[in-house]
Amino acid sequence: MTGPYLIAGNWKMNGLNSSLAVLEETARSCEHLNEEVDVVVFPPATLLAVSSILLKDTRVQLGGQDCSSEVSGAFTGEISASMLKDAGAKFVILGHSERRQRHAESDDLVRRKAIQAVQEGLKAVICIGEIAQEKADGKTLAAVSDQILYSVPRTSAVDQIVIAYEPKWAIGTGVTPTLDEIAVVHKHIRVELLAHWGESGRGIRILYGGSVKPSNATEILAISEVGGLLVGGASLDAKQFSAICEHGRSVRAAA
Ligand SMILES: O=C(CO)COP(=O)(O)O
Repeated sequence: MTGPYLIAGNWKMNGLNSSLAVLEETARSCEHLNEEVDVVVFPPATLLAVSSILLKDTRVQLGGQDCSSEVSGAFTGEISASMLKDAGAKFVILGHSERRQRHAESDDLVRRKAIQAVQEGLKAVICIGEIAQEKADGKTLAAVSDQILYSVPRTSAVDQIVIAYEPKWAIGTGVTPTLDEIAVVHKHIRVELLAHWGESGRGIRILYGGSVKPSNATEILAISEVGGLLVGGASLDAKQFSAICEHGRSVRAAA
């Protein structure tokens, strides 16, 4: 797809005030990027507000790693979409496989969270992807279709929806699908988006995530329906993350 790549760094449950230097270095290294790449980092919620001051007037945008499906009220420990926005977030990750698995988040809950996020003007990065058993059973495409059907709200605000394809078995393992496998799944996701949204489904960005490193970023980004990357471990290292962003710039510039 055309338009800038979205290179996203999910810090997961990592990051203290002492880690803000990583953000500053990332912002410095991304200064030269222009319309080829959009960069967003998802630090823990505790660092959002201070990060937003730090990243003001830089190329690096911010996102939260989750939000509540509720607007406000007696939901101890939860963070609403409006709180994320208030702290400086423009994006939010929803339905990450770690939350689907460890916190038993259902497709329906993810969909309701995404509705809140979109209503607050955030871009919802909705994660989908098969688990190892589904892959072994040849059910990857069916799993992905179901997640699109049940966890992505049918909003007309397609520019606020981003899909991240992250096969669970590829996360943090150093193992990735083959380039052909990524291409097949991304193409399938596009077909599903077109089926549900019509032509406007073409504008929904589809990211790949799972063991992305500087060494494999270029070849993954070159796959036609890959609109960016969701990076975990490598985003904690400013040099690796900015190298991935730089690969995005080169691939786009060469296209
Ligand atoms: O889960 C991920 C990003 O959301 C991917 O994590 P890794 O890049 O560490 O495999």
